[in-house]
Amino acid sequence: MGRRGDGGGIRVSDRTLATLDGVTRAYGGVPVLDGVSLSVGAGVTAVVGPNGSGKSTLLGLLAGAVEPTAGAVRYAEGGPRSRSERCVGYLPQRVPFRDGFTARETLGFYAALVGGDPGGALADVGLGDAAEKRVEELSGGMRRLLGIAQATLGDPAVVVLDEPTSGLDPEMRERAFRAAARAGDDAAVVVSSHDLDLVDAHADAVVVLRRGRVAAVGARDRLLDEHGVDDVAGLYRAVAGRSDDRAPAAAEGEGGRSGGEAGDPDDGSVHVPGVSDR
Ligand SMILES: Nc1ncnc2c1ncn2[C@@H]1O[C@H](COP(=O)(O)OP(=O)(O)OP(=O)(O)O)[C@@H](O)[C@H]1O
Repeated sequence: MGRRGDGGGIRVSDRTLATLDGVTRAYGGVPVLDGVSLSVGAGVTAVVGPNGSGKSTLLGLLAGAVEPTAGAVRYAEGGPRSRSERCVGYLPQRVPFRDGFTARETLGFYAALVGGDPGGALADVGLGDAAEKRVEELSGGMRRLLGIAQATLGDPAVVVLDEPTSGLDPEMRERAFRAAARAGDDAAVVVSSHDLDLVDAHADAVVVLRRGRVAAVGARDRLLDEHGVDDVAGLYRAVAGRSDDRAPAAAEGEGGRSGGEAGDPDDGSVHVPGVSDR
């Protein structure tokens, strides 16, 4: 894992399944994601960062739900609109499941569109016993797990889960991340989360966003080594938790790169851009 891609992009796995190439997304002319280039491969890639740093925007772009203002999103085997097979599964922050249908019927509806086995998908997230419950009878946590089952149905190459653990108790959180990790056996699973302990336990790669830019990206273990920290919480504090507004790259000028980077790009390492302000 962890090799610098062509043209300055960043690869966090050898099997690249989706790439953001110089992606900017602006609202009202103000960029909320600014010139982001990275690629994701099989395994779990966690996207972390403060509130408003652009995590949901990044995930929406990867899922094809948000259009880039500039740059491009690419998939290994065509985009979600360019082939009949499902390329991307997506759990948005709010899932509008329709009341009146059971969990199995709900997934059956999605399976008719994208294929897959509703019973198997429910079992994978630990909802096998709740298959005949109507969605309005499910707890918030169970609905979230149903959302994960929906996103992984049809074996998409890229699974995008926006805060799958939000509102869940500790056991459900663990279950949600375990389901994500299982899906990551052969798909690129991209998960945004504020649960740094679970990210630490389950993520193969980490993207730290700060103010719409990538503050750090790469294989988890490598990033911890490079920053001399023990866990993802330490990494977060090191690159996203700065209280001052003068970050290294800003001091060097826009687009500048700071110290604390990965080693020589030619040795297969991941380049870790410096933190930059907007
Ligand atoms: N549709 C929109 N219109 C205008 N501004 C938006 C829109 N979507 C997001 N933003 C702004 O973009 C910025 C990034 O939002 P985003 O939801 O991507 O952040 P986030 O890191 O996921 O935040 P959180 O951790 O709170 O969920 C925020 O300032 C937000 O207000």
